[in-house]
Amino acid sequence: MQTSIVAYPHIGKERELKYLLEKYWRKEISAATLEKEAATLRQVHWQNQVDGSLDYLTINDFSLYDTVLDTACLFNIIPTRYRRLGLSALDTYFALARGYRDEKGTVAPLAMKKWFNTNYHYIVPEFSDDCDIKLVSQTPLAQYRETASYQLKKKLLLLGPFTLLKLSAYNGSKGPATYVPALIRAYLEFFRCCQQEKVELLQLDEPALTLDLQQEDLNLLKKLYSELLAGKGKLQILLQTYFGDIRDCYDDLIKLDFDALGLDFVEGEKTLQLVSSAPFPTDKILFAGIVNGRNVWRNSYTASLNLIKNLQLQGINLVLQSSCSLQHVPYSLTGEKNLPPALKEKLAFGEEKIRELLLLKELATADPAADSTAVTPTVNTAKNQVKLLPLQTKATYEQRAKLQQQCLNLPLLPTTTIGSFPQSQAVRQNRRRYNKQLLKLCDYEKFNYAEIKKCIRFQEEIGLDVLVHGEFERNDMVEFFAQQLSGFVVTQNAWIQSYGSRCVKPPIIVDDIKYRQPMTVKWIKYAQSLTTKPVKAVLTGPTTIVNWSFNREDIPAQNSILQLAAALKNEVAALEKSGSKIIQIDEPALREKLPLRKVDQPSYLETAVNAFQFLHNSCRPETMIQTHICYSDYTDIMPWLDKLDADVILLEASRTSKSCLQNPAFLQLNAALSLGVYDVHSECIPSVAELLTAIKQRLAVIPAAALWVAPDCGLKTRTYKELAPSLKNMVTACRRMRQMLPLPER
Ligand code: MET
Ligand SMILES: [Zn+2]
Repeated sequence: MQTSIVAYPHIGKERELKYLLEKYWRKEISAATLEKEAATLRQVHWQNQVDGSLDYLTINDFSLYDTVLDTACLFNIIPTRYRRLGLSALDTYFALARGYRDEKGTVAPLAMKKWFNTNYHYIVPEFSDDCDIKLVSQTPLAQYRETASYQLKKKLLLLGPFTLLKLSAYNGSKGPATYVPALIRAYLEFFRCCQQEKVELLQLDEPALTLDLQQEDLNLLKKLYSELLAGKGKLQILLQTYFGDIRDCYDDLIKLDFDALGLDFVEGEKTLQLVSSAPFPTDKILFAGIVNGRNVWRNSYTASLNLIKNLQLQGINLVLQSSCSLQHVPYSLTGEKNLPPALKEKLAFGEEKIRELLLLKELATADPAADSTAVTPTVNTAKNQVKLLPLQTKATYEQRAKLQQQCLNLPLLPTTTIGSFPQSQAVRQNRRRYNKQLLKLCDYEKFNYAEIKKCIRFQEEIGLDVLVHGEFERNDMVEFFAQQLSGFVVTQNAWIQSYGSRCVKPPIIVDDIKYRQPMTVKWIKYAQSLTTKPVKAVLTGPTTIVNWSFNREDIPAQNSILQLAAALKNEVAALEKSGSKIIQIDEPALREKLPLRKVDQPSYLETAVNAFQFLHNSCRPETMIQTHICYSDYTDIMPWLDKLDADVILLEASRTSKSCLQNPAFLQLNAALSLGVYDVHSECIPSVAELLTAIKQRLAVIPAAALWVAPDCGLKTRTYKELAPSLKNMVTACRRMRQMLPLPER
């Protein structure tokens, strides 16, 4: 029996890669330095795998931005507009990922999407008519060579063709099928190079096989792999799946000529059943994912050992593995100095998970009489209090809209923002100094109050209709709330990559969630005291807080969502009591953890909607409830967005949901709506003309009485210098539009 991981995280234990990339992008280091330092980081990661006594070393899991993009570049899937810039291969790569505006031209980045139901974002490759698919790089093999001195078994990782085709965009006149022959040729060429390089095992990652597959998908899968496997020669191939079971294709796959198959026993509800009902071929190796790669709790050894025994009894040749790449968990518990020891004992981050694999191997191969209880971790013993959420009936949207208009008296096409304002160095330093106890509470707050005042004056000058306080007290929209509710712990260093150089630090849910005291009220109350315009209170919603935290394993995440809704109800009540007339409950992560299989989706969505409605229903009908969702493909959950029954839904519309404008479902939404009029992640300042066009486009699908005008998302990554002209232009465009519209009957 051996051990392996699907992939090792590449951002670095101290986020080394993040800092390197950002230095390169700021032109502070050369390409050569970047490449050299990246190679050093790879060596560190390999050495950690050696030190962890894994039997396999994984190669080419490293990426300077994203491995899906790496695969697209490997096979020359690069749209002409990027080639035309005439940049180096490295800079073309970054132009695809981040866009480019410099002396050689201007080009927007490729789309970015959530990687299955994780909070990692991949770059969406774009196939176009003139795309000439062929193997054009030797990077994976060069990395293979970098491991020459390591003595353990080696596997080289590459994204498989099925998942590549499923996750890409097709912008020309041709669909995926057209590209299959060329793609097969390119992969076969890669196989040939692998053989030349004496690659021991090629791991083809095919997570898309855990999705619901239709007959045409199965046909595509069979076509790809019957041809690829026929041409593999002596190359050994591991087909690796994760994020669920492969119930739709398991029977087909075990008949194919793979040398090994990687299956997920953690999230794959039916994996064990599949393996037992159609016996796993004894001439293949099973890479069994039994250590959870997506959560931070220690493995339950008793259950794992039973599973291992079960598989061994079937005569299966086993490699024990993580259930997916370790990039979804933090590096190591050694970075956590403040966690209570009793909790630390129950946790396992990346390095600890590698040790767990070794331990499981030792226990599974040890004398069966040996006592294994000594290492059985205590399971989480938190209670599981779920408050059932009673749904009171509330006034209808139309009735509420009337009441709200009477109290708010807003103009047609009201303008607003999504909540956060620039998090300048000074704002971040203020928080940091306070956290390090270098600053007294009163001084910390004084700074924030001053910042709020500046922000309110700024918004008044610009002429926005609904103002916000700016969120200066929040380091992060989830951690801020987690720190103040009970049931969470926040970590010091548990970073995971979100996209490119960006990382997030999810809190850990360790117990039942309870409300302690008001979290946002004093800031919002102060902001409102400075202006006669309405200031909306902005909160993070229950589903988003849970989805952007590490969840308990002893209760379903849905129970935590309901607990949070019950807790946040107190905050909403406190806000109403202190005079808030508009409350925005952000749910940007609502779509993220949508189960991958259709059968599992309604139950998840019902909980998310139920939790939101519960908060909503606890408010008076005069209180306007807004919500904000962004950077996810919400067009297919539109009926559920409607069920939120929010008064105003503010959606991002520039990066992931351009198609929104063509979606007739909007006309049926029983809520006022904003489809972000400009991209907040771009440095470009939108002109009045551009913004006017954007507003007109929206008016073509949304009635004027129901349209709000706002940017795509929060403004925390921008500077006031950029914001002033952007928001001013937005208000100007909106005012011009108002003049062109017939007066509403009100
Ligand atoms: C990722 S959604 C962000 C919403 C939050 N209110 C902000 O403005 O930053
Ligand atoms: Zn957002």
